[in-house]
Amino acid sequence: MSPSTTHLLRTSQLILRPQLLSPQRTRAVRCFTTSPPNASRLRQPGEPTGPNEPPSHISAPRSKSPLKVWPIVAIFVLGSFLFKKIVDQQKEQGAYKPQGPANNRQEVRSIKMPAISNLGATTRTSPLWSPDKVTVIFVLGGPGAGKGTQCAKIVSDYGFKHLSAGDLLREEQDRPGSEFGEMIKTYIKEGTIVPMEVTVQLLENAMKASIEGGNEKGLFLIDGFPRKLDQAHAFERTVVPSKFTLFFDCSEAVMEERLLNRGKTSGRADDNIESIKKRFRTFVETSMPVVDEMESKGKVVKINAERGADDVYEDVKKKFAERGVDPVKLTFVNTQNA
Ligand SMILES: Nc1ncnc2c1ncn2[C@@H]1O[C@H](COP(=O)(O)OP(=O)(O)OP(=O)(O)O)[C@@H](O)[C@H]1O
Ligand SMILES: O=c1ccn([C@@H]2O[C@H](COP(=O)(O)O)[C@@H](O)[C@H]2O)c(=O)[nH]1
Repeated sequence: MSPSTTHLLRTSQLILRPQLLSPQRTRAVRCFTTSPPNASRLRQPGEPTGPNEPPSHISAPRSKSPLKVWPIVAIFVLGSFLFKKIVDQQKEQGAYKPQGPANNRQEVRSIKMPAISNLGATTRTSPLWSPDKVTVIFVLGGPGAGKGTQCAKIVSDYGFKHLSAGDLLREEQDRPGSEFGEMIKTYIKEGTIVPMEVTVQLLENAMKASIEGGNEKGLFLIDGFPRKLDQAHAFERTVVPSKFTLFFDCSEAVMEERLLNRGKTSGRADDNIESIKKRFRTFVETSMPVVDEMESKGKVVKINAERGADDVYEDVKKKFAERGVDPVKLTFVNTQNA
């Protein structure tokens, strides 16, 4: 029995001890429990209740019927147990606060949320890396603006490691045994933003692996991130401050056409008109404030993304040069005379 149960038992026994009841009530209890049905006269106060009982003024008898106490004790114990269970359950669910457009919240809430608050990256108080050692360029733009297409070109000329937040989330979603898989799946289908603890942790893990695997210069293009202000703040506070944000500006009509085209072969669960509309809305409501904040700090490089992919890339190279980002110098080794 737990200490709290013992305490409850003691408390309820104390409350029910006859000497603590009102005199009127005490008398009624005694009469009911001790008087034989054929008693010829009423007992006098203090008179022993039976041949083996002491007079009541010598010591107060405990309730003679434990059956009367136990149901109350049992209700107390059961009640406390149920109350504790409900509180624990609410605590577990309360660690997570669903976000995103109101019309998506109902569905997102119905999923059991894993204990994402246990993820460590976003709890640090200072950045893991200095911007002198690790260079991060965020790549933003609406869905289908051409971020991935441009990142592939930049990687081959500039030696950056390309990390797509969406790809990392899809990978985690498909990883057997992932406690976040179901949650990520719903967010992606609804076009809403996965809680930043998960995404920042995935990015940090991928960056560490890349640096350990030979990306000694620590050059990263982080594509499709940060999609929300809390992500931007958490990443820059705990991982590394970004150099700037490359923003691909494109109209919804053009992006929609591109995405529907891509949807014919991509196999992505969100390349359909319903998800595309939701993603557009999330982009305007949630991601544009990130671009606006970065712009207010002079950290946005804006590119018109409505032209052909090669023309867009020419602009990227020009703007990179203006920001002091140079292509990697390829060294050709003559192997003929070696
Ligand atoms: N400048 C362009 N002109 C025409 N088509 C393009 C251009 N850039 C990319 N595309 C095509 O548009 C589609 C979306 O491009 P991409 O995957 O690069 O966009 P994204 O911004 O990374 O999208 P998402 O955010 O959904 O991942 C692809 O099919 C791609 O081939
Ligand atoms: O930081 C992020 C990035 C992405 N998501 C979710 O993934 C999908 C797909 O992202 P793409 O960049 O288009 O591949 C996006 O709609 C979000 O649902 C995210 O939650 N957080």
